[in-house]
Amino acid sequence: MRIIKTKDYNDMSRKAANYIGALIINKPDCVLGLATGSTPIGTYKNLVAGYENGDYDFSNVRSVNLDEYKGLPKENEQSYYYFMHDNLFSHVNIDPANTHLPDGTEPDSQKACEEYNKVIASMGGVDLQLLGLGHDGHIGFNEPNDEFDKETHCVDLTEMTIEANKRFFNSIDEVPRQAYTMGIATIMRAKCVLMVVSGKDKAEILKKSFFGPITPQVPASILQLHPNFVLIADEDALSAL
Ligand SMILES: N[C@@H]1[C@@H](O)[C@H](O)[C@@H](COP(=O)(O)O)O[C@@H]1O
Repeated sequence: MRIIKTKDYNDMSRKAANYIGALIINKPDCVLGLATGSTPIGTYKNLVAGYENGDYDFSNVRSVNLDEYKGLPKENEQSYYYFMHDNLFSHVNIDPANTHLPDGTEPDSQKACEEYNKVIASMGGVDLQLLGLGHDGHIGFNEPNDEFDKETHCVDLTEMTIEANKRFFNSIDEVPRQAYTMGIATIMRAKCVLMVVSGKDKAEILKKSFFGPITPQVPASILQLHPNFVLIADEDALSAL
C-alpha cells in the first residue's frame, strides 16, 4: 500500500487526476473502473480540464462503474448514470458505447448482476479502479458483512449509508434501499486500485480500514492485500494516524 498525503481536497483531486491521466497517456485504450460519491468529483473536474487542454484523449478509453442504485431511472439526477454523465462523460470525448454501469432499472436482481458480470468479463480486466471510502468502510456498495461478497450482487444499504446519502435527495424516504454493486473479488482483480479520501469525518474509518484487522466487517480493509493499492488522502483524512 502506498499513501500519498495531500494538503487538502483540491491537492488530492489534482494528484488523483494526474495519476489517472498518466495511465490514459500511457495506455489510450485503458479500462477505468469509476466511482461516484462526492469525493471523486474534484478528480473528474481535473480530468475534464486535462481533456480540455489537450493532455488526455478519452476516445479509446473504456469504463465500468462500481455501482448503481436499484430502481432509479437513468434520468433521475441521483442515479449514478446521471452522475457520471454530469461529472465526466458529457465533458470529454469518451464514446458512450464504451461506458458501463449496472442497470438500475432492471428489477430482476439476478439478471442485472449476471449481465454486469458479463460486461466486466468482456472488458478483459480493469487497469485502474478508482474508489471512495464509505463511512462504514464500504467500497462501491459493498457494505459490512460476515463475508466478502465476490462478484456483482444486489445489496441492502445500511442505515449509515442511507443516512449519509440522504443529503443528495429531497428526503430520506427517497433514498433507494438497495443497489447493484461490483463485488470485492472484481475490485481486487484490478491491476491498480486508487482510493481518494478527504476530510476529518473519514479519519477514523481510514485508520480502521488500513491499519486495523482485515475483516468483511470493514470491506475496504481487504485492500491491504492488494499488490498495487494507492491511497491519495488529505491531511484531515490522515489525521487519526
Ligand atoms: N456508492 C458510493 C461509494 O462508492 C462512495 O465511495 C461512498 C462515499 O461517498 P462520499 O465520497 O460522498 O463520502 O458513497 C456511496 O455510497
